Amino acid sequence: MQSSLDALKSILDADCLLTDNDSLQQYGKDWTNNYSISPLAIAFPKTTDQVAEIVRWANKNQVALVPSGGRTGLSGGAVASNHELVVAFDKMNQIENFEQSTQQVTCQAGVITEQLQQFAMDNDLYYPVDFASSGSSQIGGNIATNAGGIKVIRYGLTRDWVMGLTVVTGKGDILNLNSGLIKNATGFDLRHLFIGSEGILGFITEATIKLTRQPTSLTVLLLAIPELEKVKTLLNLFQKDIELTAFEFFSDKAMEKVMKHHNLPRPVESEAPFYCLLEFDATSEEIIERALSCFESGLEDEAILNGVMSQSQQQADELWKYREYISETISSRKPYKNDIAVTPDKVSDFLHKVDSIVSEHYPAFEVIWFGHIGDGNLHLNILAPEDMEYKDFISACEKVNPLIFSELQKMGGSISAEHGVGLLKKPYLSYSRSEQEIAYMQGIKLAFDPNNIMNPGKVF
Ligand SMILES: O=C(O)CC[C@@H](O)C(=O)O
Ligand SMILES: [Zn+2]
Repeated sequence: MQSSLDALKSILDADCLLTDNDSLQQYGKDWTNNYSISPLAIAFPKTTDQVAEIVRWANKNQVALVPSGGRTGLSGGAVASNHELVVAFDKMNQIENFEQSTQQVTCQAGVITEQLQQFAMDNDLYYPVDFASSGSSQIGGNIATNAGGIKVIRYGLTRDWVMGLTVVTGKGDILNLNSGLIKNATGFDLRHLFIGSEGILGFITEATIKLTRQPTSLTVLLLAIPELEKVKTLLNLFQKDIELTAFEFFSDKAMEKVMKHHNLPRPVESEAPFYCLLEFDATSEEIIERALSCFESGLEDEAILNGVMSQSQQQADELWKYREYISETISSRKPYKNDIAVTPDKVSDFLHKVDSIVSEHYPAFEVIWFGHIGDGNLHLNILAPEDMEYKDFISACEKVNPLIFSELQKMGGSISAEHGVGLLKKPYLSYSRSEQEIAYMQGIKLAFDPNNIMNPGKVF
């Protein structure tokens, strides 16, 4: 193995191959809990050609490769447990080209989401895909998981912003896919196969991303709501009259924990079982009037207990904290995570079913609900009782999973709305995808990666 690692060194620039234990532990995992970490080494390519050479080296030496971006994944997609070579994109972090006329920017895969957002701002434009981890997550990883986040209701998923990709397939071929074209009717759009493929077909090395006009005055409404059934009423009410840029929710438990952990005041008068956070672009006085009149109607319909509306960008940012801090606030409890989707009309039914399943089987478990309810995407985080062994907790959660996912299957839902399948959800893929579909996906993998080098063991 040493001689093949030496061959790898000759592909990479000096100091771009690490084998020390700290680096192996750091780069061999993402934010997912509970997997053993055991990579062979960490490679830091700087160019697409170097990535292609690494893939050819891996095929020759039968070494599996695991891609590593910002490592903010929550499904174990970037975990290396079996002596894989980790390919980290940290040194491929250049914004390479910007075309004003098309508002398209081409960047390397390791560009951090926030870096792209800032670049857009500097050019009076906007990259709207956003989430709490945007300070660490990389564009390549976002594309490989088709990341969603908090603005999907208005701006769609990462997929909707990708105009072109450069990828290295599992055979070591470099493909330029779509190259920024708006119209291109020349057969399969392979770009879309790579978006959301979690690195199992090949690695994304560059992306051309479309930017858009900046919102002018993002305004936040934080509403206390008496019961989840009212979410449907609120969605109808507000969406009829204004274009929402976000429609999020969280439970009182989530709110309490964030307030305590970050020493924040209660933002709305009354306590309520659930809170909704709505955002819209107040481009005119008239839109604010319309939002206020929706709010009044919500109070009259008893869909809202009370609420608060931001009067400045700073206040809007303050209100977002109650939602955006949840994941980080509970992370020290190592929650068991589910990231599920149903159509928005089924959300409250589904949530109540899951609550009763968990409380029937494990009454001592604490359930924290939050998520992108306007998209039907719920984050179900289960916390272990303080006195329970972690491994017993995980196996209890795994026992309850089939019950939850059977309900989800009946509703035609998804076991992973935006976090991907990775290792964590792999055992449950058949609740969302038929056997035939999985077989077709396996066939596609074989075409791009015949030697099963690229992120093997993930997804299926
Ligand atoms: O931690 C989670 O379960 C969700 C993380 C992220 O997708 C969010 O929406 O905050
Ligand atoms: Zn989310």
